[in-house]
Amino acid sequence: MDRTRVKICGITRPEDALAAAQAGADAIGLVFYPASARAVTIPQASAICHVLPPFVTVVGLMVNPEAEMVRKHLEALPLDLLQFHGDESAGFCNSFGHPWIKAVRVRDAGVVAQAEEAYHGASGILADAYDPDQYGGTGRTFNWGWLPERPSRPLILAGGLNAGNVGDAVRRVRPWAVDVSGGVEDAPGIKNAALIQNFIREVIQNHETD
Ligand SMILES: O=C(O)c1ccccc1N[C@@H]1O[C@H](COP(=O)(O)O)[C@@H](O)[C@H]1O
Repeated sequence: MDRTRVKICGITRPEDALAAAQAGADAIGLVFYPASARAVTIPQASAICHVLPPFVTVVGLMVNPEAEMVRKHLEALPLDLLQFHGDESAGFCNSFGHPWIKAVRVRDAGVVAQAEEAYHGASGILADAYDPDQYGGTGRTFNWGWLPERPSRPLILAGGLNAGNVGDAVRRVRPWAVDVSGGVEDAPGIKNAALIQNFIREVIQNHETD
């Protein structure tokens, strides 16, 4: 059955990872970007991965990391997928021999199509809001009309999603997946189980009404 996948990003606590899994999330995201309020260390990430039931994808989010940092995290943790959320080149993203997605900040109608061309090895393109001062986690939406109607590879929609707008997003954009961080939180890095459940329920209901 066709459905919209859900990633809950910026998990910092084992109990939040469990809440996401129990609510039906397909993936969780761990932020390895020291400047983020949601950043986790390798020991914290390890504790989160330890409680996670099988068949939930673990995504490691990095912003302009050194190659050595990427290797260190891949060696230490069971990361299924890397999410490059900065200005990384395609060559850099491909150099680890590990599946990855590329996040782009959408400021006009050409951005996602250009990324599809430029980032050939990516498993998918994540479209996030543009902010000149922040790489992500802005809590802001963007003009979904700037997204291609028929993306050439899986499109992950992010940026300011929450239970109140994700249904509309699913109906209008029909993305492969949606990604949320701030919209299911009480405070940065502190998830709210009820908000996660509401978010996933909205995704399912609105996909089904298509
Ligand atoms: O969450 C962060 O702090 C963060 C920092 C740097 C890059 C990306 C970050 N988060 C990702 O941004 C998108 C949108 O987040 P939000 O739902 O608008 O809060 C999502 O992929 C976050 O994981």
